[in-house]
Amino acid sequence: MSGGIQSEADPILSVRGLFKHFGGIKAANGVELAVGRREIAGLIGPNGCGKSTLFSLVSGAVMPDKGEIRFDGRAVAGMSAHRIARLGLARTFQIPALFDNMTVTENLLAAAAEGHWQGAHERAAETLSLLRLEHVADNRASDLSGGQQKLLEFGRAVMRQASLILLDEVTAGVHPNIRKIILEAIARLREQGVSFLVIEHDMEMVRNVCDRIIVMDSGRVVTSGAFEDIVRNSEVMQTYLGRPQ
Ligand SMILES: Nc1ncnc2c1ncn2[C@@H]1O[C@H](COP(=O)(O)OP(=O)(O)OP(=O)(O)O)[C@@H](O)[C@H]1O
Repeated sequence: MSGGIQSEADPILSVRGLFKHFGGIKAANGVELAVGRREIAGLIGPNGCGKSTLFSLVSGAVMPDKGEIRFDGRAVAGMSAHRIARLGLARTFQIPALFDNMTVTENLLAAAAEGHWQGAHERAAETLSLLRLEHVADNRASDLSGGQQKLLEFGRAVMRQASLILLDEVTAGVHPNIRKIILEAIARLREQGVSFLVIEHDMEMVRNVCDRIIVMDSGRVVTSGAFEDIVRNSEVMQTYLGRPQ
């Protein structure tokens, strides 16, 4: 996989000199990164290093203090989350953000209604099949298992017809069967042209799925490269990945 080369040539996402302070906390302290088209990039680093903040900045949920964010060739820093989503960027949350009282299908349709409604019913059926959620299509979201809720959260991102999906620990704590469904769906979507930036603490998942790993610490990207190269770098492993798996 030539993700690194692609990301240099024509990235779907590029971030330069991105800063965001919360009081005295430098959550983004000069972030620089790029994600290539059809690339699956893993974002790793210790708790509190700024991974989720980066997602919030890129998706428009939080305004940067300074810096450049280019998504699919457009400068999006400072744009509203709604506008960025309509340009084709979707994000999932660690805790699924679902409509509890709506059914699984209705949750998927609601995601389409926020942006790309065309063919929504067909796409909902495809998404149910992709994520093996057909048998719970008419169940309320609140009645799903935690893993199924993660699948549905992912499905809502798929329904937005995104060209880049930011996944925040989408496989954390889920049953291995559900993890497999998610990994297969990521691979299938990539074949269809979707790029991914994935926050992940599970190194097995990172190794199996990601073309390239981006390592953050203290609000900055400290290195990036192939999984094997990152793992071989014992300093990175100890300093940045030293948390229990
Ligand atoms: N809205 C906020 N207000 C104040 N501080 C914040 C806010 N959001 C994040 N922070 C702080 O910014 C730093 C980075 O947090 P962030 O959640 O981005 O880290 P993370 O790498 O995603 O952590 P984790 O792996 O635990 O999810 C932390 O010190 C956090 O407490």
